[in-house]
Order: sequence, then structure tokens, then C-alpha cells
Amino acid sequence: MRVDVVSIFPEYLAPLDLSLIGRARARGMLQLAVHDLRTWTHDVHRTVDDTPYGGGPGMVMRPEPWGEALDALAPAQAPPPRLLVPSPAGARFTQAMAHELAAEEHLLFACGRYEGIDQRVLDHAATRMPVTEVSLGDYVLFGGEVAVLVILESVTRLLPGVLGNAGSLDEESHAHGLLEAPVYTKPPSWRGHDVPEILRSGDHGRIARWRRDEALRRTAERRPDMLAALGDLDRRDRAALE
Ligand SMILES: N#Cc1c(-c2ccc3ccn(Cc4ccccn4)c3c2)n[nH]c1N
Repeated sequence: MRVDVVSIFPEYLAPLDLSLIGRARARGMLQLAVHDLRTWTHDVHRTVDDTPYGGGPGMVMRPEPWGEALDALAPAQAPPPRLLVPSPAGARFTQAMAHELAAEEHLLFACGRYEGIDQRVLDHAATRMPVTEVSLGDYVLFGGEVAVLVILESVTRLLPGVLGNAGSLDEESHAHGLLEAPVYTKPPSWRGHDVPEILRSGDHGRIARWRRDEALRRTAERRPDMLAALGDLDRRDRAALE
């Protein structure tokens, strides 16, 4: 997978050199490049913003630098990338979207700042590539860089070979529509708190049942919306919630 990220703060994306994403890049599973939007400015002050038409607070990112950046990173003669634009007005980012993005050949992220990017940038891009505005959640950030870090981490861990134990992908939260069960490791007792006996029993059938029960209980308590999305539960699952 190829990923290009455009930002006026490229150093914000430095964590993409670390840990599993850094290893995926070193192993050639992910070709990632971060670009400074000011590369595509031509004035002495390298200006990327201007006042908003119609008035209002803050500044808006000018279309010209973005137009040239997208022309350079999504040339007409190559297969078009999928353009992702983090935005408070975007569609909520979900694990399902992470799976969708993990199947793409080329992702191009546009990190806005200020009050956002001139809408015409997205409208013009949409004439030649798929464009998705995406939001992490109902709160407001300073810009899109943090969202790119989150999105890229969730997508990269889905790429074949990146996670050593593929099994962990199958059992993780949101993979089955439930929150994860609690996890424990040694010692068996710590500051008066013991590991649930069932987890040390070696009875894998009962352990799997216990984990599902705990996942159901946690989901019912913390994310009733996720439980509702599961639809009708079978008798055994309903019993776990009684
Ligand atoms: N993803 C995501 C986001 C963002 C986000 C993403 C990109 C930009 C570019 C500028 N701003 C600041 C800003 C403030 C006010 C109105 C518009 N824009 C961003 C915020 N906020 N919250 C999320 N879940």
C-alpha cells in the first residue's frame, strides 16, 4: 500500500516512523511519504491561508497550494488514489472503514488546519478521484494530523503480515461487534486482586464462554448502541446479560 500525507506540520507525523508502522515501512508493506503543503506555495511568505468569504472567525486554507499538491501526488496518468480529508464534518471513522481502506492501493491524506480547506479543493478532486471526509468523533481538534495517525494505525495493523499473531485480529474489539473482555497476565495475585480462576483452568471452551459473557456485559454497560446493532441475541447470550 502507498500512502501520501500532506500537512503544514509534517513533523506531526513523525510517530509514523516508530513501532509497528515503522517496521511495516522498513519491510516494504507500506510505502509512506509525508509532504509539506508549503512545497506548493510560490510567495515569499509561503502563504497557505486567507480570510473566509462571508466573514466569520479564523482563516481558511487557500485552494491553489492544495490543487498543485494533489496534481503532483495524484497525477492524471496514474490510477487515482482515494483522497481522505479528516474533518469535524466527516463521516464517523469506524473499524469497518479501516478494513475498507486497508484494501486500497493508494491513500492520499489532506490534513487541514485553521477552519478547514476551501471546499472547491474537495469538489475539484472529486471529479477525478474518490474523496471521503472522515471524522474521529464528536469533538474538535486543531487539525487533521492526529486523525491521520489514528486512521493509519488502525489500517496498517490490518495489512497482511504486519501483526505477528493474525489471530488477535479475529478476536479484537469491534471485530465481532462487542467490546473486548478484560485481560490478565502474571502474577496470579497482585495487591489482593486475583486473576479469575476460569482463566487459569485450562478449559478453553469455558474460557471462551467467559470472555464472551464479559464482552457482552461490558458492551451492554458502556456501548448499548453496539449491542443494539448486533440484533437479536441467542438464549445463551441473553442469559449472560440477566
Ligand atoms: N478528523 C477529525 C476531526 C477534527 C478536525 C479535522 C481536520 C481539521 C482541520 C481544521 N480543523 C479545525 C477546525 C475547527 C473548527 C471547525 C473546523 N475545523 C480540523 C479538525 N476535529 N474533530 C475531529 N474528529
